[in-house]
Amino acid sequence: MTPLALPSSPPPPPDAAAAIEVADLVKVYKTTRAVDGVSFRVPRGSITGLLGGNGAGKTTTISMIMGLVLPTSGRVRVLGCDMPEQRAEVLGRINFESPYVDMPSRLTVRQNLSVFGRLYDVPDLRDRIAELASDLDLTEFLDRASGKLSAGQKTRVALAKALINRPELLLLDEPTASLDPDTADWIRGHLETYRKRYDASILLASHNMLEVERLCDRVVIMKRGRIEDDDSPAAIMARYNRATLEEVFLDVARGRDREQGETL
Ligand SMILES: Nc1ncnc2c1ncn2[C@@H]1O[C@H](COP(=O)(O)OP(=O)(O)OP(=O)(O)O)[C@@H](O)[C@H]1O
Repeated sequence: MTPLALPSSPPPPPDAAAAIEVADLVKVYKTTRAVDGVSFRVPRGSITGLLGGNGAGKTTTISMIMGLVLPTSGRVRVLGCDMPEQRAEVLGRINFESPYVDMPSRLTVRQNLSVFGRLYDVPDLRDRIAELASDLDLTEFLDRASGKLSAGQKTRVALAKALINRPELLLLDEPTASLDPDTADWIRGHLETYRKRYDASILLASHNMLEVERLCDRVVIMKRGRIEDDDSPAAIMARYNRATLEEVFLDVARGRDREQGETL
């Protein structure tokens, strides 16, 4: 089986400073070009935001980065390893969180974290779970069935699951969706602390522009499967002549031109 149709020109040399590099990435689902020739990099130690309207291709891109969805063509390197060929070498060093992926609901929080911890071969797992329970304020419901938690509690458990192996690279798909502002702010603070403490890299898909402005050093904006812009939040806002990323997002979604703010 040939998993990837490589581009005809030789690929550029790997970038050791990149946590993620994608080049000419394409995913076609029957008639839908979900991702249509995307190239970008996530610098090591950065928090990079992946923005775009519904159906822009963010989740498909993240799934290809994790090796869960096979690209139609193009190249993905994660922590210096080619995906999906070297997937086994990187899976233990990365992790993923999405509020849309539920854990087995009848297992308690502790049991779920134990299962994931064993999958990642986490040493001193009991201590690691206790540490996460304390960091993320899970102690009170550690022995409750995961299906009986509130949305905010589930999100904290999902984050604990995502951090259980102390990943070098964390992929987050709308990590604060459906959270109250206080809990969402608390989760953001935790992510910032984690990044600093472990010099981790984070790719964050989000519809919350204030979140992206607060957390992200870089922003990649997708639209209909393509990259619309890729820069620091400040540079992007300057280019669109806007004071907030929310306004930039609306300009991109409604097809307004960068400098002039005119409808195309
Ligand atoms: N398994 C699939 N089979 C067929 N089409 C799919 C599949 N997964 C995604 N798509 C399509 O690919 C496109 C991109 O979807 P994707 O979920 O990547 O977007 P997204 O940017 O994450 O959107 P959202 O913000 O709504 O979560 C959409 O048109 C979607 O309908």
